[in-house]
Amino acid sequence: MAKEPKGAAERDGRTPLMAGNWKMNLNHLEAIALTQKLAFSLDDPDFEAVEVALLVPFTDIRSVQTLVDADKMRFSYGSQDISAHDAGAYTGEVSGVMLAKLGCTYAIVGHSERRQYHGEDEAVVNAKVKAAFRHGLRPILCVGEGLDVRQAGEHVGHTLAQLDGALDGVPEKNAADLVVAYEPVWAIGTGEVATPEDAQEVCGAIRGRLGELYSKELAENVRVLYGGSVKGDNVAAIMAQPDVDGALVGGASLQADEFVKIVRYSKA
Ligand SMILES: O=C[C@H](O)COP(=O)(O)O
Repeated sequence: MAKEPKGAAERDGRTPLMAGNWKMNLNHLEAIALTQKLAFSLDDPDFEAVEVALLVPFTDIRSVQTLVDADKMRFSYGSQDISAHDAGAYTGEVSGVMLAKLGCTYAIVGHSERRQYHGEDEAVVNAKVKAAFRHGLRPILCVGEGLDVRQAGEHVGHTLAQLDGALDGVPEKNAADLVVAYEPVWAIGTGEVATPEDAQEVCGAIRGRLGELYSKELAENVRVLYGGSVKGDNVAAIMAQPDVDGALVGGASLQADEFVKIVRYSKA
């Protein structure tokens, strides 16, 4: 018998995570304005139902930290990248030591834009995952296939190979704090959202592989997100899938009203 789709409350105890990846948008003053607008728009019941994370440019993190601390805002926040190194002669890089000091909970690792524009391969992604864990940060590990791989029908194998590579040598006690984001590259910023069934197929396979790599218990607790053209009007159908625990949201996270709709997906 087919597995019934579950709502947030029945998601095997995994709190849904809606994470806004602002990418290279918003200076620190604009970041303050958007953070305040979101805080004003969201209420305690929203934060009780869903974890809301802001993944902001490095130059915005201190401003977000100051607001969150001063006004006791209920956002988690973090970076969009992390250096594989902890300190030293690595011009332009930002270490996990620095991010932890800024109160970050999360660091995105292996986003397809880093893989594509900065040549990050599996070894680099693996080193960055380990760097995050060394400093108590939770990596949001991005995996997903390009259009050619999807058209060849190899999307599941490709994505699981990325997962295997990123987690090579990562012990279970760390992997328990992982978040995985399945982002088909062909759906990022294109308006071409994967169908809920497409998202479920790969998110379910990711959870299955986590069970093989670690344990069933770990796999049932790790959150697997979908990312790629998520908007207020398509998020509910994606979230109805049993193995999708949230969304990594790009463009729509820059508009307060749209991101609030995404956070409130269960009330649509
Ligand atoms: O990290 C977020 C993803 O790249 C999705 O971006 P998008 O929502 O603009 O398609």
